[in-house]
Amino acid sequence: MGAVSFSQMLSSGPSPFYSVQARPRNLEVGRRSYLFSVWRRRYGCDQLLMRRLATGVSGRSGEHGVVGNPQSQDGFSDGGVGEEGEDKMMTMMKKKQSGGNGLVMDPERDINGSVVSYHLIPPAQTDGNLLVSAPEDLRDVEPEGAEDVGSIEEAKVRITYNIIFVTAEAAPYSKTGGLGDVCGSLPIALAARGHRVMVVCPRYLNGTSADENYAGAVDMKCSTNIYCFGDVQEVNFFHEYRKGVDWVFVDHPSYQRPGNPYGDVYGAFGDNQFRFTLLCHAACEAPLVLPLGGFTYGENCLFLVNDWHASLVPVLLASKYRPYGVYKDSRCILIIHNLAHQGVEAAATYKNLGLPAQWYGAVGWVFPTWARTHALDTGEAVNLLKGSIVTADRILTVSQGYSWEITTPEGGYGLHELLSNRKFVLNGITNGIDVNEWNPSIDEHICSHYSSTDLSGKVRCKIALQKELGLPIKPNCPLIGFIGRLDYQKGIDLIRSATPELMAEDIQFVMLGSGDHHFEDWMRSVESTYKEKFRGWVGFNVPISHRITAGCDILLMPSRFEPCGLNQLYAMRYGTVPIVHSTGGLRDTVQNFKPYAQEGEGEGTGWTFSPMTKESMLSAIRTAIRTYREHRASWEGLMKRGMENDFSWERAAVQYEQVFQWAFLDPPYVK
Ligand SMILES: Nc1ncnc2c1ncn2[C@@H]1O[C@H](COP(=O)(O)OP(=O)(O)O[C@H]2O[C@H](CO)[C@@H](O)[C@H](O)[C@H]2O)[C@@H](O)[C@H]1O
Repeated sequence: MGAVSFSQMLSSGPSPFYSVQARPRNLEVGRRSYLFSVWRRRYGCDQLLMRRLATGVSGRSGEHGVVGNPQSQDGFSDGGVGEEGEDKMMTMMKKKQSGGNGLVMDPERDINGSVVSYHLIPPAQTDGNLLVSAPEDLRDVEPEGAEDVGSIEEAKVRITYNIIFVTAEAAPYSKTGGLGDVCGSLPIALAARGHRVMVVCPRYLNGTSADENYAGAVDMKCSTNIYCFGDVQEVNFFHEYRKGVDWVFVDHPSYQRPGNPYGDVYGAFGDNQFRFTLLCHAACEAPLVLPLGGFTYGENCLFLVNDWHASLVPVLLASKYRPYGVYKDSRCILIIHNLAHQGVEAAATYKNLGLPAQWYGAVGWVFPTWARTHALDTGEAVNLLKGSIVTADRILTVSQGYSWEITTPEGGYGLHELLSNRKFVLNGITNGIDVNEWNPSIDEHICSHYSSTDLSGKVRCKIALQKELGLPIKPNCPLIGFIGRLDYQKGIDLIRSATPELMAEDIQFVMLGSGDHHFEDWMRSVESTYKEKFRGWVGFNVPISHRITAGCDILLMPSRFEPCGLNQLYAMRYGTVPIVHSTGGLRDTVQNFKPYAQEGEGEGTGWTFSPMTKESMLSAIRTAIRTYREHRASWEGLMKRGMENDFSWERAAVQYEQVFQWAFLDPPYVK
């Protein structure tokens, strides 16, 4: 099935105006057919009907639903339903629902008069958090498909959203760092809380076993034409429904090549602007054209766009869709995981982005004089992240500390003034972690399991790691680890400058990372110099990252800046004490050790050092080593406090919901 894309309509249709009327009719039929099937199959069976209502299924996607898992995998194949059928259905539903508690169904019609949704009108009062109590007769209904519905009495009706994540990577399908982790976990946490969630990312095929990650995704046979870079590009969509989330993969030849999502051994791909422009266009079409589980997400949705790769989305919404009446009630939140990467290219590439000419100002960017390369360089460029900062409804970063840092000249990478101007809609929410994947009591990658109440398995993990790395087996020697991209952000240069002093200590040190070739070569050379003490593992290897996290005593993170940081969270969960530079999310999540607090019991979960100098880092490491050797009880306290922290996505998801509500309280920022 070749769906009609919005771009296609604009380019082929005689009218420059786009309205709901112009939407592909087959989608409306799909919705109606779906609604009618629900009624026909389930009406008369109170439990099932109520369950359907409680799961928030409505014909018009994008409306606020009620808590539960709204995704249906039922394959409804009936034909369409006429107006008469709809009205009958509504009357009967009203009859069923309206007694006593005042719950009624309110139909919403599109401009053709077709019923596109039924609103529940709850009788209850809303409180400040926009939560309403479930009507009595919904309370004993278990939401269909919900993984954890809690006790019957606790069931709540909560406002839910149709959420579209747009991202360059999402684990386990694709991951080069923390962005993949977050976009692989947060959608699942939000879906578990009743939201309808779609993640749109590229379908990367690089000819390795990683291609198997997409084995469960089926071709939706729903190609869409995208107009950009002076041509028409056909993209396809693949889909997998997993853990309550619609994982949608954009398929295009430019995502099929050796290497990682951004580059290969020769460096970053030269056409990344093209590849992620395609992603953004495709992501804007996906909610309109993909009948997932029988019906589309629709246009009243909430886009969560991650980093520069997805930053064109709010600009497209404002410039290409809203002027024609589409996505008028949608909202878009930009999530900044790393401000250092902004998607900057020459100004001449603007014409390739598929934006109207008069919107240049949204993404146009001028480098300050000092950053220009020669006297004739005007400094003009297009900056996709900047485009998102000035058009998104709200902006989020992945920790509170970082949300402040990016408004300063030191942390703003040239965008601090723009970000300061929007600080009223700028918030920080600390990332969570996947507490099932990262759980030392069940982790499939480690040889011995342990927990905060029984730490005995940790030393076995340490011995196993020493064996695996070919280091001398020394259970009492402090083993320090580093995991991460080898680049300037992560402070590798600080480790490099401190290596001679570090190697003079009675310690072992293991580094896992890939990135800058100079640092990779440096790791290899240190390993050959300090064979008894140092191991450098060049590459990207998830199982070994688990074993290092479990087997080490200390994790070192001297990041120059760190929007949140996940490895220190994983480390704490594994009883591995973090030593971090006091910046961004590292400062927010690691509490500096105070040995005499709590009447001598001690307080804190690690060490935070500042300023970012070799001396200050070495001093923190030496203090940690002394504590490890000479104060075992204090060390155990540090481990246990870290392990008992709540880093779950559940906690973060609740905070995200608050920001979603704020986004919908305000009108769209760019109408
Ligand atoms: N060689 C290797 N082998 C195996 N696994 C490896 C690896 N190198 C890195 N990883 C893994 O990649 C992830 C890195 O996450 P981080 O949050 O620490 O940094 P990153 O800078 O990529 O993320 C950005 O986005 C995240 C998410 O918001 C922010 O936390 C962070 O501050 C920001 O810089 C971790 O899961 C880590 O284990």
